[in-house]
Amino acid sequence: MNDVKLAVLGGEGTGKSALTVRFLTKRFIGEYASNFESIYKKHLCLERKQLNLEIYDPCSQTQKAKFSLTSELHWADGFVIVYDISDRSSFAFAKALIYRIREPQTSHCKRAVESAVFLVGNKRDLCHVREVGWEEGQKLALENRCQFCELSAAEQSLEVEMMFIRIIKDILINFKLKEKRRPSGSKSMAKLINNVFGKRRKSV
Ligand SMILES: Nc1nc2c(ncn2[C@@H]2O[C@H](COP(=O)(O)OP(=O)(O)OP(=O)(O)O)[C@@H](O)[C@H]2O)c(=O)[nH]1
Repeated sequence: MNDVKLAVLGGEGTGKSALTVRFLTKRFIGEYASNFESIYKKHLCLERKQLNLEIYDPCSQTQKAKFSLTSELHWADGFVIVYDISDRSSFAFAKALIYRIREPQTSHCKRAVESAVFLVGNKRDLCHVREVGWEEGQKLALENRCQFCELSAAEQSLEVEMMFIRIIKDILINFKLKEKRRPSGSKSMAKLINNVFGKRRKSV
């Protein structure tokens, strides 16, 4: 059984809860409690693998205070970074979050493999009042090795589901890469035994 931990981050009111709730329940409620953080749990079967998925949806007020993201970076296997296409300041916030996640210091000391990141331009149904171009989102994502899409939590249930499934698949690929890079337990134990006893035998 794989445990997959996903953090949904972004500026205030960008639709983090709407996206998460849409994925988990296929519903769009419209108003979501925003004064507390939540960890949602879901059991999933993906590519014949059983998964325990945890999705962290922070409270925006505390998120601002904790901009260092230290605990999220330790906890999460992947990140969905959300901005609102009708709010330029939320795009600047998303950019800062991505830079923080991709900081060489952060990615090198804590991770053997770079975290999976999905940049999401939400509220696509509001494109008549758009402030952030599709190309800008795409460029930011490309430059920082992230996946990217624009969608509407309000109107596009399937797209929301596909986005979550894609990042979960990326996380599973990263798990495999980490496994490959780590010397297997039995091999390294054999090496150790060989080093200790093999050498001694020779000297006797
Ligand atoms: N038009 C439109 N409104 C949306 C969409 N997604 C979310 N909203 C609205 O945006 C507002 C904020 O949504 P939330 O899901 O609470 O956003 P949040 O990022 O979790 O908010 P905080 O936790 O307060 O930062 C709510 O009024 C939602 O109904 C969308 O795709 N289109």
